[in-house]
Amino acid sequence: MRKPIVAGNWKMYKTPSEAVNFVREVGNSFVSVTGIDIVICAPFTALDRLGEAVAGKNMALGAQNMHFLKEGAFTGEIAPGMLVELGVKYVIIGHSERRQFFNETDESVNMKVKAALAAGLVPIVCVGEKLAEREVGDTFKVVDAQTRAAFAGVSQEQAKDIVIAYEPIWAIGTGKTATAQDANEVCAHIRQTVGTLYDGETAQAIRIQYGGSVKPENIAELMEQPHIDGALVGGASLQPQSFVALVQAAHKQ
Ligand SMILES: O=C(CO)COP(=O)(O)O
Repeated sequence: MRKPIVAGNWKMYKTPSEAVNFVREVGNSFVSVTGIDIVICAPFTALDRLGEAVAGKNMALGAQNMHFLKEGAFTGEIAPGMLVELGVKYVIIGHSERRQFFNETDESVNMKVKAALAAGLVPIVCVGEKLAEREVGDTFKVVDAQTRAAFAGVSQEQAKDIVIAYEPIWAIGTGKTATAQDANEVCAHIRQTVGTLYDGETAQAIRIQYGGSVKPENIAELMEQPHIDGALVGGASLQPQSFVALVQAAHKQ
C-alpha cells in the first residue's frame, strides 16, 4: 500500500515568524495521526525556524526548489546539503511556476531530481499540461515526456522514493479543479509511464499527488481515486484550520 502524502506548497508566502505562528496554531493536531505523510514546503527563509517548530508535531519540512550542484559560485542559489542540514526531507522540483517564470527545463529538472536523491531528499516532481495542450488532446503526451525526462538516469531503487505531483497548469490558483476521474486518469497514465521506464512493481510503489485548487471540500473525492495518493496544495494550505481540515479529510480515505 502506498502511504498517502499531503503537502502544502506555501509558494512566496509567510515570513519566518508567520510560519512559526502557523505551526503554533496547528498545535498538536497531527501528533497522533498515523498512516499519512504531512509536509510543509516553505520558503527557504522560514525553514530554519520551522525545523525547530515542527519537532514532535508529525509534520515534515520541504523546500520549493534547489540547485543541482553541491556548492559553487551561483549567487542567490541554495544547495541540497544546505537544506539537509536544516532537517528538510522533501523538495519540490519543476513546479510549473518555476518552469514558466524561472526557465526551469526538463533537463534542469532531471539534474535536480538526481541531486536531491543523492543528498537523501525526496523529490516531489511536478508535471502537468497547459490549457492549450489539454484542449488539443496532448495531456498524456505532455506528462509522459515530462515524466520520462525527470527520471532519466535514475535507478529503479531510487525511482521508488520519488513523489510525482500531477498539476494541470490551468487548475492552479484558478479555482478550477480537474474532475477526480480526469485527474485519476492522468495519474494512471503517469504510473503506466513509470512502469514502462522500470517495471510494474516500481509503478505500483511510486506515489502520485494531484495539485490544482485542492481544498478541504474536494480532497476526499480526489483521494478516493485509486491512482491519486495525495495532494500538493497551494492556497488552501496557508491557513492552519484549512490545512488541518485538508489532512483530516484526506486521512479518512
Ligand atoms: O501549485 C499548486 C501547488 O503546488 C496548486 O496551487 P493552488 O492549490 O493554490 O491551486
